[in-house]
Amino acid sequence: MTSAASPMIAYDSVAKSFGGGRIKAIDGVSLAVQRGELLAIVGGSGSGKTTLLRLTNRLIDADAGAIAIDGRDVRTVDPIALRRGIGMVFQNGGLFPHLGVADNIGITPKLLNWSKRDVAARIDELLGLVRLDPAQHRDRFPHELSGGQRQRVGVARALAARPEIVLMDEPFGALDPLTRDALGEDFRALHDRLNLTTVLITHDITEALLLADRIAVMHRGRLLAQGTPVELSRSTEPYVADLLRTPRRQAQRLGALLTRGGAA
Ligand SMILES: Nc1ncnc2c1ncn2[C@@H]1O[C@H](COP(=O)(O)OP(=O)(O)OP(=O)(O)O)[C@@H](O)[C@H]1O
Repeated sequence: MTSAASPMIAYDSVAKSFGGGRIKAIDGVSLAVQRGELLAIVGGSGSGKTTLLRLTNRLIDADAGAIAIDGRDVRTVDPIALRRGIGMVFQNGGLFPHLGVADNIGITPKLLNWSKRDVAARIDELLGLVRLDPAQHRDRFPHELSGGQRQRVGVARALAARPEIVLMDEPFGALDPLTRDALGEDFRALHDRLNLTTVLITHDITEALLLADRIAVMHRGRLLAQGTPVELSRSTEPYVADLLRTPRRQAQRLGALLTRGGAA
């Protein structure tokens, strides 16, 4: 059953431990991601961000609680079918090194038995969507691409079977700041244009503030805070205030510098 009113992804008191219960990776997380929303998950190393994504597409299963996608409990859906409906983007692109760009992008459509012609047309359409010239890029191998180009191909591959949901695990983390910024903005535009629902893990709070509609802050397996950038900026939670201190200070320093420069 799907309903326009239900969130696209709903986590309800989700828990997941490792090491026979010693490591509480996710500790009672409840969170709703609305249709069309871009939600960023921020938090320190080991706070449970990747575990939450892996639970979403059932690479692992929760010990307790429930996750629903479009109103359906993920445990009632075949994991392979579930994953085909969800695009995944990884930090290093996650491309298969022995396959060319076209084959990397066409993997899921081929598995879904699309015709050769439809797959080829989709590959070129996707390359255009992520702003890579199809003629120049479709026959290259991953090692013949820059880091930013690899990530663009990674995004194209994730979108190949027209998923409604995209999960991104530090997708821009390994890129230089300019490329990172450009790719982030391009992805945000794609997200809006294709009406996606996106969950984006990032270590970079500034990136989260600039790209996301809402931000969820994880700390030691728990959801410490969630809200729009403005709501988070008003949080009295010490960890959240700490997180926001650096971008605030940088914005103030830049503002002061540029004002001084302009007045000179
Ligand atoms: N398969 C696993 N087996 C054992 N422990 C695991 C496993 N996966 C994750 N963990 C542990 O669960 C906790 C949360 O890990 P997770 O990868 O979700 O954190 P993260 O917030 O994504 O970290 P990072 O930002 O460093 O990627 C960590 O303590 C991690 O060591």
